[in-house]
Formats: sequence, C-alpha cells, structure tokens
Amino acid sequence: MSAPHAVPVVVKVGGSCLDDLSDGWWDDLTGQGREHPLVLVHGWSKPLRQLGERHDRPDTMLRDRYGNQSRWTTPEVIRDIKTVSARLGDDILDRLRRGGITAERVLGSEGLIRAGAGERWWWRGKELVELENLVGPITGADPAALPRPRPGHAQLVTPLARNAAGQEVNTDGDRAAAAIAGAAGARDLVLVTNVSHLLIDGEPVDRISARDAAAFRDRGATGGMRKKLRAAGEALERGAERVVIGSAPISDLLAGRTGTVVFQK
Ligand SMILES: Nc1ncnc2c1ncn2[C@@H]1O[C@H](COP(=O)(O)OP(=O)(O)O)[C@@H](O)[C@H]1O
Ligand SMILES: CC(=O)N[C@@H](CCC(=O)OP(=O)(O)O)C(=O)O
Repeated sequence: MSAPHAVPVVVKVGGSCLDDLSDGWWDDLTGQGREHPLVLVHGWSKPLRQLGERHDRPDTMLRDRYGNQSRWTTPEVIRDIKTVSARLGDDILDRLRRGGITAERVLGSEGLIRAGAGERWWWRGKELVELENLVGPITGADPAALPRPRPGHAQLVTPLARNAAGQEVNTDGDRAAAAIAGAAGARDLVLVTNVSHLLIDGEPVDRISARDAAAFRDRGATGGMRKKLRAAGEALERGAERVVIGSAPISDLLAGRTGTVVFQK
C-alpha cells in the first residue's frame, strides 16, 4: 500500500477544452500538484482539427460495433498526433513548471499503455467498411513507466499505446486515463471536458452510481460522453473510488462543489 501522499490524482484534460482553460484553472491544478503526485493525460481532438482540413472531415471519426467513437488512424495521423501533442506538451509543461512543480512528458506507447488487436470492421457514417485502423483497445498500463510518484512532480501522458505486434496505435484518452488510474492505485480520476456535468434528459447530474451510468450509456449517451461513462466504469472496476466529470478547477471537482461524481455501487 502506498503512503497517502504518494497516491497520485489522475486528471484527463479533454482536447475539447485544453485551449480554453484559464490561468486560474492552471494555478489551481498546480496547487493540487504541490500536495499530491499528479498524472495528467491530455487529449487532442480540437487542436488536431485545427492542424488542417484533413482532420476536420466527417469521415475522420468511425464507430466500432459497440458504438464507440474512434479516430480513423493511419501512420500519417499518428505523425500529426505526435506533432500536435509535442506542442501541447511544451505548453503544459511550461505552465506546470511556472506553477512550481517539476514535470515530464511520457509517451504512452513507450512502455506505459498496452493495446490489444484492433477491430477490422468499422462504421463510417452509415456504411460498414473493412479498414486498417491503427487503434487498439487498451489491455493494460504499466505503473513502472510512471516511477517515483511524489507531491510536486507531474507526469504528462500522451495516450498512444503499443500493441502486441509492436505497432504504435491510437487509443481513447479517457479510457487510457482509467487504465492509468487503476495501475497507479489512484483513488480519484477527474475527466475535465467542455461540459460542466453529465446531462440526463437535459438535466445536470451531481452523483450517479456506476451501474446507473452504464445503463444510461447504453440507452442513449453519445459521442464523447459515451466514452467517458465507459472509462468511468473501467476506472472504478480497477479500484478507483470515484470519477468526477466536469469543466471546473480540479479542487472544486474533487470537493464535489460541481461536476458529476460517478461512484462504485
Ligand atoms: N448526456 C450528455 N451529457 C453531457 N455531454 C454529452 C452528453 N452526450 C454527449 N455529450 C457530449 O460529450 C462532449 C464531451 O466529450 P468530448 O467531446 O469527447 O470531450 P473531450 O475532448 O473533453 O474528451 C460534450 O461536449 C457533449 O457534446
Ligand atoms: C482512438 C481515438 O479516437 N483516440 C482519440 C484520442 C484523443 C482523445 O481522447 O482526445 P479528446 O480528449 O479530445 O477526446 C482521438 O484520436 O481523438
């Protein structure tokens, strides 16, 4: 059992909102980072779209047979993801260091995140097509790739993975964060996004059990929120005590002042 001060808080920051987080939001994060080890997982959806028209077309996103949304990922897309992530990474590391915490970047595909064999058949709009897609379901995360967690230090993870054939593949950022939270023994996983709450029938939800969240997911959650609810369930199954989804500073989300808490039940 790790000493409490060595238990990391895992925060995934969505590509939807990364550019819009205020200086105050970052100050709050670094305040948390001075008290707890921090693992920050970043997405890239919006910055990648902004890189060029080729990433901003309807067919850039596919769906698998379970209804999970997934980027159509070729070697060129992996290259662009790395370009965008390097830029985001420099900016985030700079913010963390200015906030008084040391930080390093970890590429998930370099020993941290393992992926299984990818699907071959994908829904592209209303068409079912067979595609080579460099995406893999996450099969595990190796905490040895995140050594020596300590307050005052943060690790920034780019959620690419490596499959059994040794290929570098894309994975879902929320589910990668869930796997990392499980592997790191985190109690809290925070999914920061561009909506303040999970909405059910248009109403914000403050608290929901994993069981009810899964039932809602299967009856109607779409797009990004569907993946977040799946990730929340996976994090709780792997030992996290709660997953908070929202758009506020981390301290407010952890204190339950806003956001949606998903808890094990
Ligand atoms: N029931 C729901 N409640 C809240 N948001 C939802 C719901 N269903 C779908 N969404 C969508 O999920 C989005 C967040 O997921 P996503 O776009 O993947 O964000 P991120 O890049 O932060 O991971 C919201 O902007 C919203 O449009
Ligand atoms: C397989 C797959 O689709 N991976 C995602 C990973 C990034 C991510 O999760 O970004 P957001 O936080 O912006 O959603 C993608 O390439 O968009």
